[in-house]
Amino acid sequence: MEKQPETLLTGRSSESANSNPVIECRNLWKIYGDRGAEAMEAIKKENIGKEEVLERFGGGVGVVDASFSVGEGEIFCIMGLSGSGKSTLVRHVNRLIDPTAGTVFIEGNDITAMNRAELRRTRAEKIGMVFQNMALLPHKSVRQNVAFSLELRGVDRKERNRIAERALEIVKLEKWGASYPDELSGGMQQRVGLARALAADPHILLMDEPFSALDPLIRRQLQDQFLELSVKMKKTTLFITHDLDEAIRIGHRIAIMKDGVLVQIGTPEDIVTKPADKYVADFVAGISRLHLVYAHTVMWSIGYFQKKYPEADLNGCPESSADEDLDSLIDVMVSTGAKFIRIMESGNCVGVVTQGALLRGIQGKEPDEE
Ligand SMILES: Nc1ncnc2c1ncn2[C@@H]1O[C@H](COP(=O)(O)OP(=O)(O)OP(=O)(O)O)[C@@H](O)[C@H]1O
Repeated sequence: MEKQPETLLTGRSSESANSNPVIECRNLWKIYGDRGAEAMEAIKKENIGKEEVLERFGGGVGVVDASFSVGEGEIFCIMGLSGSGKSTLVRHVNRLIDPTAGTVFIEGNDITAMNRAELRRTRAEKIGMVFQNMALLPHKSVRQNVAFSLELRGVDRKERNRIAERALEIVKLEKWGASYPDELSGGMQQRVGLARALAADPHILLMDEPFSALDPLIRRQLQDQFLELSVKMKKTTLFITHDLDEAIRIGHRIAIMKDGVLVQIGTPEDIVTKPADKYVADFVAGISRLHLVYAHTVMWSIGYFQKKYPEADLNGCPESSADEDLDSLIDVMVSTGAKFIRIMESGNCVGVVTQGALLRGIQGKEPDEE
């Protein structure tokens, strides 16, 4: 396991390049306060830490050298505890704040270099936002709330009502268009907020803790509904949450943030099976692996299996594919009573999941420890 970052410069975070990213942040830094640029210089020259930045320059460090990219249709979660810098990071993506250093590209265009008109157009046409407590306009109906951004853009009434109705259908609130926000529950209001963002048909959704204020059951329902519509609509989504379960449920990839640093970026399976440091390992310790870890992670290669068990006869053993999760592999073993499952790829056996490897996979241990 890697050592925890000790200084701001050793805390760099990065990932392998994503071809044609829709959102890309490169070496982004945010140091709050009037002397951010000076503090930046000192960090680069002297490699000073957070406390010294605050002491000498009076500014808090919000984001430290963050680099990541989000591909088309991807749901990218940024997960971290309160104060880790999630909101600061996401606010750079639509340039609600300017970075102290670094760049943000939206579909290849540098948003930090745009003039006001370009920025306004990019925000209106490309980016939709959903926050924790969506402030709906209380004196407008649900339909008028959803159509509001279109009204501001001068879309005529008939057309904007048609688009608003469609957006309400997507979030399953088509019967509530004529109601007023205070007649709706908190979960429904959040769905109106989502419909409002979708009405402008943005390529990108920025979602900052959209479901955090809701009861667990409603929250789960909204997560499922969001996943369903995300598959249909293929929006590129940056999703901020402080809840690891939510990140795992929603995210194609997750970035774990701590003290302004992206300490690990990976798929939910990567994060759970290969935590980058003790901080991430402690975070994921209680997470069930049953639906997160797949046969390719726990299986033995066929060569290793044959060396270890030269006498074993695999004929008649059940078959699975490498992307079956542990839960399905348990079902296969229990229903067939087999000791081994052959993992097949294009008609060939590429590996074997043994009972021991399966149990160790559930425990989070390496398969070849047997
Ligand atoms: N406007 C500001 N001026 C000075 N420091 C700020 C400002 N906004 C945030 N910070 C500091 O930046 C750091 C990151 O805060 P940020 O709000 O981005 O974290 P967060 O992970 O979104 O937290 P939360 O989940 O509580 O919203 C914190 O130390 C915070 O105090």
